Amino acid sequence: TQSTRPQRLLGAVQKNATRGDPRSVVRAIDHFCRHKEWAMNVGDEKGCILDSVVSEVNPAAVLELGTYCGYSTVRIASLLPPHAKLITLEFNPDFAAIARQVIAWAGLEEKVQLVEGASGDWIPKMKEQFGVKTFDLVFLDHWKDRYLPDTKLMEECGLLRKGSVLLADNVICPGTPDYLEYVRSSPRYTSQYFKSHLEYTKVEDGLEKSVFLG
Ligand SMILES: CCCNc1ncnc2c1ncn2[C@@H]1O[C@H](/C=C/CNC(=O)c2cc(-c3ccc(F)cc3)cc(O)c2O)[C@@H](O)[C@H]1O
Ligand SMILES: [Mg+2]
Repeated sequence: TQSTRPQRLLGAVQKNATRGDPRSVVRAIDHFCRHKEWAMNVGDEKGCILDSVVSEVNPAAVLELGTYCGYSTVRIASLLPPHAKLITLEFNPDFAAIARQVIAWAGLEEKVQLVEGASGDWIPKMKEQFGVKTFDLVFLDHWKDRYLPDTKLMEECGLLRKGSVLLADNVICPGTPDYLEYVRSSPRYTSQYFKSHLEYTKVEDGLEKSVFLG
């Protein structure tokens, strides 16, 4: 039977990356996506911006919405301080299965909790299920029309505190117009746009960093 693109991406990791070396996993995926098959990872250019925000926030508790193959999961987790935790939500079981293997190849299982399910179902259960108080950093990279409803849900569930940082991928391409309007006009956020390019292309895209003011 035919393999899927995520399966071929995992194969490239297992062939070209060194077990336990997160940077080699990131490099292997970027090489595969640039030279073999495009895939919707945040990529190396926007990935550097992601890295700088993670390092600046130095978060103890991170939430990622939309794991896909685990590329940004590995980038973020590789920069976390000891005892910090990254919870990543993925509702497609096939993608979740691939992501688990990519995260394991990077040797980051201890820092990552991959939860298989939909953000709308799991965000309200974060406190009771995982003992989370609030998130220091949230990386939004799932369905673009879900960024705004899930942000409002995180507010309602008390998962954001004064200073929590939301970092959203694809605010230009494919675009998240309602989310962008919200975080840029709401008095409860200070927002900043980081201009970049759509992963592995010359098309404009960018990340929006929004700090919750409480
Ligand atoms: C119930 C749905 C909302 N809740 C959800 N909860 C948990 N996981 C969810 C999820 N939504 C989607 N997901 C998962 O996130 C991932 C979805 C990501 C969607 N991303 C994009 O569409 C995307 C698309 C592009 C793109 C850009 C240009 C282009 F020509 C083609 C594609 C680039 C990107 O960087 C992207 O992130 C999948 O793994 C999906 O299974
Ligand atoms: Mg994306």
